[in-house]
Amino acid sequence: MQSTTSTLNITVDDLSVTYSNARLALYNANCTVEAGTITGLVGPNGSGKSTLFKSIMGFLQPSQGQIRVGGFPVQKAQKRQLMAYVPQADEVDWNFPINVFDVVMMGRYGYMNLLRIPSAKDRRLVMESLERVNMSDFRHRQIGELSGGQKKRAFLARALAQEGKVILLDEPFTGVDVKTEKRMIDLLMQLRQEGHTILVSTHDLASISTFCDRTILLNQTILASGTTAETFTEENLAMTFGGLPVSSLRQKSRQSEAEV
Ligand SMILES: Nc1ncnc2c1ncn2[C@@H]1O[C@H](COP(=O)(O)OP(=O)(O)OP(=O)(O)O)[C@@H](O)[C@H]1O
Repeated sequence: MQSTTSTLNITVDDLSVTYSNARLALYNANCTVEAGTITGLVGPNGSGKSTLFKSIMGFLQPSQGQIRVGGFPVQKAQKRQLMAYVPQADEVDWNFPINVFDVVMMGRYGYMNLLRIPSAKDRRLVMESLERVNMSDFRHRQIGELSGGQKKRAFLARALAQEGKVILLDEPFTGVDVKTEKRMIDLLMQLRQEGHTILVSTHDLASISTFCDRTILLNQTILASGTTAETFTEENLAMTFGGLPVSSLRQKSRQSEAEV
């Protein structure tokens, strides 16, 4: 078992997830997110990326298989505050009357008692996290009054305040301008340097090879996973976005050749 002070990996072992409407969102998924890496999670709409994030966070109960974070089952990893999560924008109630400072303070709740009275350390970490994403000046704003990019940065600050060794980001660059995306990527690279393990889903395929050490390709199951150089290939992308695995297509054509 890994220690909580070192970098942590995520192991996904034969994971299947079925929603209550009987929709099978993921089946027999196997992969490892290596400790201390930035790993890109790539797949088309509806391929199961958010489902995988929510399973790693312990928000969804798998119908089969298991996930471990730093060697711990997800519920134990949650209790130890090992993971921090930046959700997709549409999963947040932007009308909820709360300002940016208090959203980021939510990242500290797991360290507080039931009365949730922030300590000096909690306040300091919230301010530092806001500073890191360049959002200090917006701390008194209601979250609903932020732009798309500012909302993403506020939630990234919440994840930083939580001090999770593993950071999961579900499409953090959607609706973000090029300059802000570049700044966020720089910050992710700093966090990797500081020993965080980062799993990030994105539809911005052009940026993957600029900052992801490793890539996981997903379409209801893991189709390929490994270093970005080996995995993020045209062939693999065609398989992920276009339908059947190239290998199975080859196998099929060999079969039909044999049948002729
Ligand atoms: N709460 C739910 N109840 C039932 N089915 C769901 C639910 N959430 C997602 N699904 C289905 O599970 C599958 C995977 O969805 P998921 O949101 O994980 O995909 P995604 O890769 O994150 O998609 P996108 O790129 O569009 O965000 C889809 O077919 C989706 O319709």
